Amino acid sequence: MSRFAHPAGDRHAEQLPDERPPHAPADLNALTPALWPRTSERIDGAITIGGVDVRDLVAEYGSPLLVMDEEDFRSRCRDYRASFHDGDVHYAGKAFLCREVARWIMQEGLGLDVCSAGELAVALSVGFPPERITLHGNNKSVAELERAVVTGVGHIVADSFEEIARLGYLADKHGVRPKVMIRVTVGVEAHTHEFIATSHDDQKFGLSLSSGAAAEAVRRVLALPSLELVGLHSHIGSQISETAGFEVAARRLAGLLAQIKQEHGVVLPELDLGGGYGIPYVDGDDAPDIKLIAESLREIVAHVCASAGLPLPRLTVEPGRSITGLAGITLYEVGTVKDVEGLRTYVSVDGGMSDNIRTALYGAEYTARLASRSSEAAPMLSRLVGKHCESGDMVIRDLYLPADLAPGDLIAVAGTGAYCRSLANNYNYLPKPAVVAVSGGQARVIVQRETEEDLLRGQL
Ligand SMILES: Cc1ncc(COP(=O)(O)O)c(C=O)c1O
Ligand SMILES: N[C@@H](CCCC[NH3+])C(=O)O
Repeated sequence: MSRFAHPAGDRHAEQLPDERPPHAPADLNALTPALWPRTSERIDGAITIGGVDVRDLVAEYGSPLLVMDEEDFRSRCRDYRASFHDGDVHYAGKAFLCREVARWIMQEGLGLDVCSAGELAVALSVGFPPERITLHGNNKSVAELERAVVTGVGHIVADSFEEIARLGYLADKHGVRPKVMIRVTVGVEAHTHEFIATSHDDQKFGLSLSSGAAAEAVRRVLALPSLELVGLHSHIGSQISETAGFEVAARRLAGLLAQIKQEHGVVLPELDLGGGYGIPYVDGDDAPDIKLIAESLREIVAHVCASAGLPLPRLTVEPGRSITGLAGITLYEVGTVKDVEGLRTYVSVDGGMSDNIRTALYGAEYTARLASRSSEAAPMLSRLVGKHCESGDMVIRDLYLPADLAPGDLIAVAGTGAYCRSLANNYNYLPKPAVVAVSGGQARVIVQRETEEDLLRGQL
């Protein structure tokens, strides 16, 4: 069962009488390997990551702090490349992108998905090869499309009829022939939170397969000689743990390839199957096995294409969360520990919904541990909350922490490498935390902590 099976809002409601908080873990110090960065361990009580003690990290760089395990990130890139050895892997930059991450992606031989001029600018600023970049978005501005066309971005995924016309015009204007894909809404009801499901008909992304809009988009692109239609794209949603949705999407997309051959006599060489592969956030979460997914998607597409007399198209996937999510942890310092008698203990930390809005937005769940020391104290039912002026400002709604927790202790929250920094905001004028990369016992800042000066910039 997905952690996001509940419609928006359910988890914001008062706890129902039959909804019990989770059981206390047997060991409050344990770091379940599937949930923590690959290099993390406890040494002399404190958590280390990339060979660096979290206490040293906070002493040097302050708190809150997003710590990225470079080896974890790079090894997941390599896992993907090995599983999709005959296809392409494009990292979805929206999950977390900065210049250094763009360099890691480039060095590991992956492509990159961007969905705005800003994301494109980050990639280009470090010399990312434009031909390995794909531009997405349901409402790309004409300026964004023009920049992509002029820069020679490898693929542009068309999301509407207007965009096809704009692309045709821009390609003529600049005398180039960009490679275009059509974003197809294949009609899969992905089992995830409704805010991050993207392939049922009733939403803003893509062109519907069932209504015939996708087939019409194909006709329109083929009618424009300045555009090169190379394939179809589908992305069914995010944080999906069951593999069936990906398989249905692949089958339907391959089916459309077959229809295109029948109607136009055209064989499109590429299929982009999107991202969305879930990761475990708490004990008991399922996560799809990437190697098995790669095999099953290849098999399904090969089968449909063979029956239609088509060669196997080149497959692309676009994972974001499943590359960067588990590589990151957030360190917070405990400020207050408030016992609300008979209910729970509120543990307030020095960040919150400005550096991680996912709990407030989706009812997301996370795992956290006392990080600066180990403790044998009894488990204490807690709510890990931020410092913002909202009751919904929770980092973790229900968790157990050791009863001897005190101000000044450091808490590590696992699985914050995706969609935390990229969704960060300055609510209550909190500066966004620094991002530090750790590897081989060394740490370095890859994104500086914002300052008050940054917060005041641009104001009269
Ligand atoms: C088009 C597209 N590709 C890839 C992704 C990456 O998704 P995830 O981070 O869940 O792998 C997204 C985000 O959901 C997306 O919209
Ligand atoms: N922001 C979402 C994922 C959105 C995926 C982008 N299409 C999350 O935190 O889970």
